[in-house]
Amino acid sequence: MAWEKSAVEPTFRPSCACLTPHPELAECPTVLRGASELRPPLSPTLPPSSERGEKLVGQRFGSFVSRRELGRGGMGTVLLAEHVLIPKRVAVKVLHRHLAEEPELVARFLAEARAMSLVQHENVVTVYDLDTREGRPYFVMEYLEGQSLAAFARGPLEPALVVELLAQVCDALGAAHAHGIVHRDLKPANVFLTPGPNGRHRVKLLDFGIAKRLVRLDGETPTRTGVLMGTPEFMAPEQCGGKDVDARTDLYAVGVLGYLLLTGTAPFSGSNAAEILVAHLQQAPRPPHEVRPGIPPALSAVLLRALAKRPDARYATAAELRAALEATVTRARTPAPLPPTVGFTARVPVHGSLGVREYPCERVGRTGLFLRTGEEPPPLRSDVSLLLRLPGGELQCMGQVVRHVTAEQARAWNMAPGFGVELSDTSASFQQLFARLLSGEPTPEPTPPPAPQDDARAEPLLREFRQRLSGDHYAVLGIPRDADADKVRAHARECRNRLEPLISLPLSPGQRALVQRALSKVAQALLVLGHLERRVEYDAELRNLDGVMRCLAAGLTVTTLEACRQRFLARHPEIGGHSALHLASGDAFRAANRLNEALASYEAALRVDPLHLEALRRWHALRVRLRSNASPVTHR
Ligand SMILES: Nc1ncnc2c1ncn2[C@@H]1O[C@H](COP(=O)(O)OP(=O)(O)OP(=O)(O)O)[C@@H](O)[C@H]1O
Repeated sequence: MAWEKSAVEPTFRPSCACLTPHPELAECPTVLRGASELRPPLSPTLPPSSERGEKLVGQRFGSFVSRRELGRGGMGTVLLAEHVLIPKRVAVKVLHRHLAEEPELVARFLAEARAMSLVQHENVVTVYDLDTREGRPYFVMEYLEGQSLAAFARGPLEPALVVELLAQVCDALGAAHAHGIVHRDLKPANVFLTPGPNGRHRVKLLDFGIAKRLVRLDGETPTRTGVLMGTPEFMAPEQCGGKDVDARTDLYAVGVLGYLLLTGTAPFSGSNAAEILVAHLQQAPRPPHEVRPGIPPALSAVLLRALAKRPDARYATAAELRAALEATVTRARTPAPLPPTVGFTARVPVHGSLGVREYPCERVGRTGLFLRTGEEPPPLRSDVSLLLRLPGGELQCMGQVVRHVTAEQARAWNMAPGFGVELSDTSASFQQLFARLLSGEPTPEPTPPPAPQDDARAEPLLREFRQRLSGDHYAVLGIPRDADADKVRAHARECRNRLEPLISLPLSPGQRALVQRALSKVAQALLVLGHLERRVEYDAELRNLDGVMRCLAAGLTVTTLEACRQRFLARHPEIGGHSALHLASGDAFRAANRLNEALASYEAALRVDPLHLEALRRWHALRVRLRSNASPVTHR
């Protein structure tokens, strides 16, 4: 299969590829800027041989030491690394040395890390940190065990499996699109498969190296104009023609991916990039079910709509495409008559409080539950304890929240909103008990507790951390929001010293998962709050002005603050430039000696633009003045 071609980035001058004479080149739909004159682009290349032998293994990257090389791409080397203190493995991607001298490629590398860290989703690889080592940027991300879809799919796959994988790809893309990010390079090599629940695959989308944010404050496009980026087999017509891309460009690539996985061939191929690009612009794809009989025609129709030449003829959103894909297998699978679904409820303690909520519930597969609610569900990946109220009696068990279905998704998929839980106990005895109680058969003896039981010695500390983990990094470390760096480090150390001894206790699976999660959250909190630049950006997101002032007092330079501010504003194009107005009205109030109103106006300016140095200075000075006015004068 011809899908492993690396991304090409040809630089085009206008020329026509349809071989028909035109009075106006620009009017031809096949116009490809400079397809005939590909000059060597400023593009990722494999490192020169001198660099290939360099020793990155054994080196320190922040709190991690690299253990072995996982692979090399055009932009960087990916290493498996371990935390020096806690048992945590990560992948570190280091930009190739020869590319670290190209500002444009450095910017693209950083943009990749930022795009991935913005899109926090279970189907997108998680980025933990971004830093520089010896002048070379690197980012630290979740280590994935498994293989890429390119390695996994060596021939056509079964339709049900293809739909299951594409549905997760759609979820990942939907999350990216919700942040205004278009991936633009979806292909099997960028879809990683990790082991998921029940022996299924969990998709993790990788490589946002050429992802594009649709809106930027400064109005600049993040990639150079006149440059086509992507992998020819997967590029939508608008991408081939160098026109504007949007979320639907990625949905076209999902269509290509589905086509390839089902039939074993991409819809369009050719002997060079230009031929393939012209085919995307001009040729109709052969319906997949004609290429390979056995593919449901309904599924074939969904892929053909995703592959429509005009974006507005495709599905409008990733959620819509996902729903359409899933409908094709549900229809094919639906047995007649349907077995009646048994209704029951699940009582779940409300996250971060002492209350309990009862949800209508249904079983999904052997070890999953879906709990219906229109209200905010418990956080993704949080451990929940459940009391299932089944027709035959009650069953106490543990689970982890693995999916949220928002009201919008629920409408698109024609289901109820709510959240999915993966049960922790997958043993045969638990399954039997569940089935018996579900069928209304009472238990002969009192419901046995899940084994092994919670360890009572660990509970007080875990209860405390359960509460802390629902808060921000400051809450996790148990420190005030204006804590100084020494306090941050001391509390992180103390948290670790208290949590680590629990590992040697005979904990229940739920407790063990919680200890691991707490240790990893503590490490994350330290990574962010223990570093001035990262902390100030985090404080800006929290609108924690005391934290921002603390960073300035600790030596954060004005230049760095301004760089952080620009990044903050780029992440929040929606907030506009109202800060100047509030600042001016603060000055006016101050001139009129209406100091409390002046303070409120400065605070309003900082709510919009929390890293605005001048607003911070005026707000801080006025607050100090008002506080000293308010404090009683002491006479000796
Ligand atoms: N988080 C991760 N965990 C495990 N392996 C990873 C991870 N990220 C990347 N890899 C593996 O490392 C190798 C190189 O990845 P990389 O993303 O650099 O490759 P690429 O797709 O060729 O990238 P590029 O777009 O930079 O050319 C691949 O084999 C990839 O599967």
